[in-house]
Amino acid sequence: MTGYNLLEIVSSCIDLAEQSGKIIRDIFNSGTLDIKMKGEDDPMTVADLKSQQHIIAGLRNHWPDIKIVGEEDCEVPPTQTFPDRTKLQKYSDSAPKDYLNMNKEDVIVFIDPLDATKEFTLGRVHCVMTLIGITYKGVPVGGVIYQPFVDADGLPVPKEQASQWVGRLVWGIVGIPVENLKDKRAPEDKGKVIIVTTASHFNQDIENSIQKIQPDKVLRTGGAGYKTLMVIENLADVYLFSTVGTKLWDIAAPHAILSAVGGTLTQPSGKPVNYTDNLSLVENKNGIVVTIGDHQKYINLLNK
Ligand SMILES: Nc1ncnc2c1ncn2[C@@H]1O[C@H](COP(=O)(O)OS(=O)(=O)O)[C@@H](OP(=O)(O)O)[C@H]1O
Ligand SMILES: [Mg+2]
Ligand SMILES: [Mg+2]
Ligand SMILES: [Mg+2]
Repeated sequence: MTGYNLLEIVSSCIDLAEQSGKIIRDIFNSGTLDIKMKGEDDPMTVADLKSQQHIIAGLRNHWPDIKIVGEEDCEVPPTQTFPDRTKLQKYSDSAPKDYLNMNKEDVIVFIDPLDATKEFTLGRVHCVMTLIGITYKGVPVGGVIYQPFVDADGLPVPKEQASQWVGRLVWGIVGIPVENLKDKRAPEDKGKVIIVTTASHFNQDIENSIQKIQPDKVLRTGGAGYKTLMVIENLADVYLFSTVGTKLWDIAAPHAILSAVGGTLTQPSGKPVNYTDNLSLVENKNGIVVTIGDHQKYINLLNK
């Protein structure tokens, strides 16, 4: 075989995301985040940097030429980390055959080394995640997310009980059932329409879009990955961010897992997102809409 094997890449990303989660926890516990502002309302910490460097160096040790789009602009010192490529071998017979020998030119790895940085700097760490998404021919096909600051069920744990931060991993490949997910909808919320949107980057565009849907409830929390996971686990019907702000690395990994469980992510117009390594096109300029149920119903409401 001359192409890339998605099972080997996702297996390696599982190792690297877990290791990055430990790096992020250790830096948070050290108390020295070394915050720099990349733009207005757009912080980066030393944890974002170290996490991305670790992931890219590990991937490069196995696949020196693989296309990678990472959020942070940084040098990557070499490491001796050779992540385990064999963890998912047992899916070789059940995985879509196309994904076992992917044309190299058509594969891109999107890395968000630390999603919800603003919340991280404010100590609201439950929504922090490492996100690694793999796209093939412009479509997310594999995703790995790791939550460093939760318990094994993905529940938030306050920093006073930091020893319970064991972390949680979720990985998905389109065509393979996703493990380790739950339907978390509370009984009293059954039948309600719940929207989740940003905690830190709210604006009038988002408010106007929410009004078009007339939900029963609006939740606000940090992180594109965390909000998409809330939709995946049925804590919300719609993740709405109908404005510029998120980038392809924020959504590639959770989008792959969402697709694997039958959910949908598009632009608010209903048009698909095109995953590209052209850096002038990495912004989701028109925003995103993420659903687990009747996607078209919400697109119609947003565009009436
Ligand atoms: N206005 C604006 N400016 C810069 N960046 C923005 C903006 N809105 C959303 N984002 C990006 O979307 C990611 C999730 O944003 P959220 O608002 O949900 O969360 S958070 O504020 O970062 O906690 C978050 O990803 P990370 O940078 O990985 O934290 C932000 O990059
Ligand atoms: Mg950022
Ligand atoms: Mg992000
Ligand atoms: Mg980030």
